[in-house]
Order: sequence, then structure tokens, then C-alpha cells
Amino acid sequence: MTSTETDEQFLQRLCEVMQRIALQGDLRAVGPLMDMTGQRPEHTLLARLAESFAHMVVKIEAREFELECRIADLGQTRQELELANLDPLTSLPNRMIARDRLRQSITEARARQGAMSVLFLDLDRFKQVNDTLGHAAGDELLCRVTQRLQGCLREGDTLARLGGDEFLCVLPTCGEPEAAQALAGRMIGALTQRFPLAAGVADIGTSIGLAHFPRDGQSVDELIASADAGLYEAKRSGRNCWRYAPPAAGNPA
Ligand SMILES: Nc1nc2c(ncn2[C@@H]2O[C@H](COP(=O)(O)OP(=O)(O)OP(=O)(O)O)[C@@H](O)[C@H]2O)c(=O)[nH]1
Repeated sequence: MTSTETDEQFLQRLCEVMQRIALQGDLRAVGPLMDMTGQRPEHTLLARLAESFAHMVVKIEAREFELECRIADLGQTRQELELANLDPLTSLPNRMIARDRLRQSITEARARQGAMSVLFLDLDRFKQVNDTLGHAAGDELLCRVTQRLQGCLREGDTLARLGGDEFLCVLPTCGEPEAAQALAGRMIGALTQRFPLAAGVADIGTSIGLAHFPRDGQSVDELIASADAGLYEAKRSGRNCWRYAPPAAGNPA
């Protein structure tokens, strides 16, 4: 600075240096600030203040970058966990992911004071396919069933294979019982159509238990138990239909 520099000019110069530091995010740009000290006492004070501020900004930026990296790492870990929890036969999420999605869906529904639905499916006469056409045909059938069920779902719904011939459907945005019932009907229709397999034709069906949050349960376990009781009721009613848990099990439906 020259002795004729006005306060306004000094501040203008200070701002330019600060902008350079902010743009570069690098404390090496603080150099020119140091050169600005040693002039009029208030200018020196201002320059020191700006220098401290610059250190703070750069530290915050470094911390932000570190946090962004950690968030990206966590996202990758979650993805890897999900991949490790896919059913190897159908590539569907397994029980653990199904429970996780159901938990998320309950939390979201609770936050918006809305509702969501769960369908619990168990194929009818699946064992017969294994027994007559062989285990490989049973495996092929499970994959074909998966495709047909996925064709009935909307984006955001989760279809999971719990094991054997059991599937769970989490429907986060399906709050109306009538909509879930219609979907259950479409799934039954889709699986009632014969399956041409490599080893022969398979003729199966599916029984489905329904449950809705918050009406039939408040937690993951309560909703699954209610849908499971509905499934038992569907099997008891002759199969290839959907049902709710009977009122005796603490359910009004
Ligand atoms: N092919 C094949 N079969 C499996 C697999 N996992 C379980 N199973 C068989 O699936 C069958 C499921 O049994 P159930 O549900 O009692 O058979 P189901 O004929 O559908 O009986 P209902 O539900 O009463 O109609 C058993 O025979 C299991 O051995 C699998 O990954 N592949």
C-alpha cells in the first residue's frame, strides 16, 4: 500500500485478497494479506482479522470435504451391504433388507401421518412342482414368479424373498386398503396363469396376507405378524385368495 491509499482503497484490496482465498480454498493465498500488515494501525488490525477469518474458512472447507468423503463411503458400504443381502436365486432383497425397507416405510408414513401396506405371499402347491418336475424346475419357477410379481408393482415398492416360496411386498405409498386388495388380486391373477418351464408346465397359485400401518400394527414385527396371520387365514380358506388376520388375533379387519 502507498501512503496515499484511502481506507476505501485498502478495503477494496482486502476484499480482493479474501475473494482469492475463498475461490482457491488455499491458505497459500493468505500471503498477500500478510503483506498488508504494518500500514496504518487500523489497517493492520483489519488485515489480521481477515487472516484469522481466512484460516477459519479454509478449515471449514477442509472439514466439509472430509464429511462429504465419509458420506460417500457410507453410501458405498450401504450398497455393498445390500448386494450381500440379495437372494442368490432371484436377486431379490432378502428378509433383512425387507425388514429395513418396512422400518423406513413405517417411519415415513408416521412422519406424514399417512398409511402404508404389507403383503405376505406364500405360493400354493409349489412343493408339487419340485416333486414332479424336479428341484431345478422349482428354481426356474421361483425366478419366473419373481418377474410376474415385479410386473405388478410400482416404483418404490419392494418385493423381497423371505425364503422358500415366501415373499414379502412393502408398499410405502399404498395407504388405501382397497388399492392393496386390488394389487393382491392382480398378483393372484398373474400367478394363476400357467408357467411353461424347461421341464414342463407348472400350475400353481398364491395365498396372500394383508396388513396396513397404522391400522393393523405399529412396528415391523406387528405388521409382519398381522400379514402372516392373514396368510394363514387365506390358506385355511382354500388358498389362491387374500385375507386379513381374523379379529380374534386383535385385528378389526
Ligand atoms: N426348488 C426350490 N425349492 C425350494 C427352495 N426353497 C424351498 N423349497 C421348497 O419349497 C417347498 C415349500 O413348501 P410348502 O410351502 O409347504 O409347499 P407348498 O406345496 O407350496 O404348500 P402350500 O403352501 O401348503 O400350498 C418345500 O418343498 C421346500 O423344499 C428353493 O430355493 N428352490
